[in-house]
Amino acid sequence: MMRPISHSTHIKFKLAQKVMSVIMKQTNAISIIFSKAFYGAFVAFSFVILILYLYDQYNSLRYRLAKVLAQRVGYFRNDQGNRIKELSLNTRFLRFSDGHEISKQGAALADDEPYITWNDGKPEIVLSNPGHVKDFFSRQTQGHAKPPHMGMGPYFDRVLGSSVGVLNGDQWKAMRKVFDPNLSHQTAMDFRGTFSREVAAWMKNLQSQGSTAANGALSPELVLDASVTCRVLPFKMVASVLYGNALSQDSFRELLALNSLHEKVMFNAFFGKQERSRLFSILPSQSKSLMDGFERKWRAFNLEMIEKAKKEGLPCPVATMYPSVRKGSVTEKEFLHTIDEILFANIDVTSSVLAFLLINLARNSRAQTELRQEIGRHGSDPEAYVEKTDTLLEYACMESIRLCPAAWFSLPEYATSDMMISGYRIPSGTPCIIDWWRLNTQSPIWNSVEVSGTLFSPQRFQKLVPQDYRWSFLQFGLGSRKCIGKNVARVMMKTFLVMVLKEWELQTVGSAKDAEQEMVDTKPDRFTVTPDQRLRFVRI
Ligand code: HEM
Repeated sequence: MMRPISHSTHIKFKLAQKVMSVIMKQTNAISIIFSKAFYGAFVAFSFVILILYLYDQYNSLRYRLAKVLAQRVGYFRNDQGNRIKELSLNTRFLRFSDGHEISKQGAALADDEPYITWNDGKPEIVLSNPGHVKDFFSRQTQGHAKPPHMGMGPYFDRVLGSSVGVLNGDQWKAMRKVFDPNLSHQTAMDFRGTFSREVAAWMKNLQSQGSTAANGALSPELVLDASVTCRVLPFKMVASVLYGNALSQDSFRELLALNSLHEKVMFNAFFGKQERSRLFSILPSQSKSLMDGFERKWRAFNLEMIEKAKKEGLPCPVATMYPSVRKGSVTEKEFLHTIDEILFANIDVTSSVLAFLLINLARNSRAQTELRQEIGRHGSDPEAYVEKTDTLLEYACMESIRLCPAAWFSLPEYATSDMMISGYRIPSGTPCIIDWWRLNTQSPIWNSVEVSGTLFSPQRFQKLVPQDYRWSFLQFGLGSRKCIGKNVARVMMKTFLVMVLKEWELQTVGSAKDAEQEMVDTKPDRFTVTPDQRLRFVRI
């Protein structure tokens, strides 16, 4: 039998029903509001995506249209009305991964004339001989500037877009004023002792990589990949120049970890397809979180080093330069991007340059023997020897960079006035890049009856004065934008060579034995020209 519902239970039931209906009504209202808000947000988000997508498309269309219009009014043509040749390829990635191939295609297409190549949607002019280079950098061409983010897109912009190599005008001058004194010739010479210690430690470590004989004796020879072997050494040397005595073993380990992160970021910046899009750069993605992580850690690392140097009274150039940020002459972002450029972005350049030095000497045993003999003759005053500029040592460094440049093509630069290049009218603002290998090897100054431009022959510099190769040699930069680290690089290279050649004889391993062979194999996944070559180090 059912129990009758009591009055109080009935009231409770009614009350609960009321509460439930109020809750339901409110929930309904909330869900309507929520779904409307959600819908609104969705529409707004889609709209932003559409605008950004159209903006990306517009940018590439705009440049193509601008080029066609410019041609109509006589630009990109010579006096006879002939159009400049066009390599109808987007070489945005290929110039790094297959630069030598692109160089050959350009030569086949345009022979000795400048030509257009495409950097995503933008036309760029490729210069390849001393005449083009002179026309571009001569006084008639007024100001010069670097394009925003070097034409590499928004992802690159976040990592290096405010570095000294990308800045222009007063910002560039302010940054050079801060960094130049800390990278002067004298500073570089003062670091010679540190560099010697680092090379000595590196050589000791090399030995530990080689097999030891059963009796524990050191192995008389080692076989190593040149670019892998030379990777960390220049990084350590440049880090010492930047952080001075504040650089402990622990902080260097931190830098190495940051460098691994930076390598991934740089890979995305140079080779990432989506990373070129402004749209992609704001959406959550793996590469964005990599970048966010790197930015955060890089800033924290530098602030910690500055704080440590201050607290412990340690000489540390980065800490000495940092007040320029507080005074406002440079921004914190510019400062951090510039240290990044000097340290991380440069590791590929400097390590390849050291590796090529070893390879070129290994491939040319006569040059190696002569240089070793010269080193022997200067044993009593190594400092004076490194400082001298009329030595085989100096010429070997120059010759190696000439023959094996750090990149296949230089980074873009444009003139702020119209130019005539090899008779072609080029509008102001058009980025120009130099085919680095062709300029450095094919110019008539490098090719004589006795010696060709593709042969490693340091002695060729004995007969030349700098004026002779002013427009034929891209080493540390042409025009006003010169390498900020050229003094450090020179002392580093020379100290390295002197110490290595005293202890080891270098030989190539594998096929690249022919000294006249154009170029050793290179690794395609780097933005610099990175040799893919093993070497045999034979103890002297
Ligand atoms: C032997 C190795 C090196 C070579 C062949 C080299 C080559 C160059 C070249 C050709 C440029 C001019 C790029 C342009 O057209 O804008 C340049 C710029 C630069 N280099 Fe080097 N470099 C070397 C080592 C170094 C080192 C060791 C450092 C740092 C200590 C460094 C830091 C820079 C910076 C920051 C710039 C931009 C300068 C500016 O635009 O004001 N480089 N380098």
